[in-house]
Amino acid sequence: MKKAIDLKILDPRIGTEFPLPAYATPGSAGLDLRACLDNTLVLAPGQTVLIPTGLSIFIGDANLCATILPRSGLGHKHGIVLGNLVGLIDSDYQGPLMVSMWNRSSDSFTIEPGDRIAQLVFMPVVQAEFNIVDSFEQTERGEGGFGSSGKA
Ligand SMILES: O=c1ccn([C@H]2C[C@H](O)[C@@H](COP(=O)(O)OP(=O)(O)OP(=O)(O)O)O2)c(=O)[nH]1
Ligand SMILES: [Mg+2]
Repeated sequence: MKKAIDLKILDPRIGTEFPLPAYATPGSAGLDLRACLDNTLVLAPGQTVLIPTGLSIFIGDANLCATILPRSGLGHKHGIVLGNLVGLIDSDYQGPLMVSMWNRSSDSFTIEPGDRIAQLVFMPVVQAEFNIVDSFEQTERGEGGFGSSGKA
């Protein structure tokens, strides 16, 4: 599904020096976000830093959100993940998109201005309207969880 989303360029390097977020292939789910830094940043082991992406979006549709997810290569090979594990962008948020970068490895990691640090994925949202009840319709699982079905 395609959907037009308003995007504000906050840092003039976006769209000039650094490409605008774009889907790398026709089947891509994520748009890479870039570090809009003024200088090289060295993330020490264990350190967490909030990095601007140089843009803001306004989704404007309560049935939609965006998530900020780690890039698998950075996470798996270098231990560079998100300080909040997953970023959730509300449909009414209009501020700058920020990425919390966490170096969970035991080595320093260098981020250069313009580096692709995370990815933005749009997703559908269902807002619940709670129906207060005393009991639920019975299911096979019932209240079983947390390994109730065994291991193998
Ligand atoms: O990685 C992130 C996560 C969130 N946000 C922005 C968009 C989101 O809509 C807003 C609030 O995020 P969230 O609700 O997760 O944070 P909170 O700690 O509950 O803050 P608030 O009290 O503002 O809701 O911050 C980002 O820019 N990057
Ligand atoms: Mg919140």
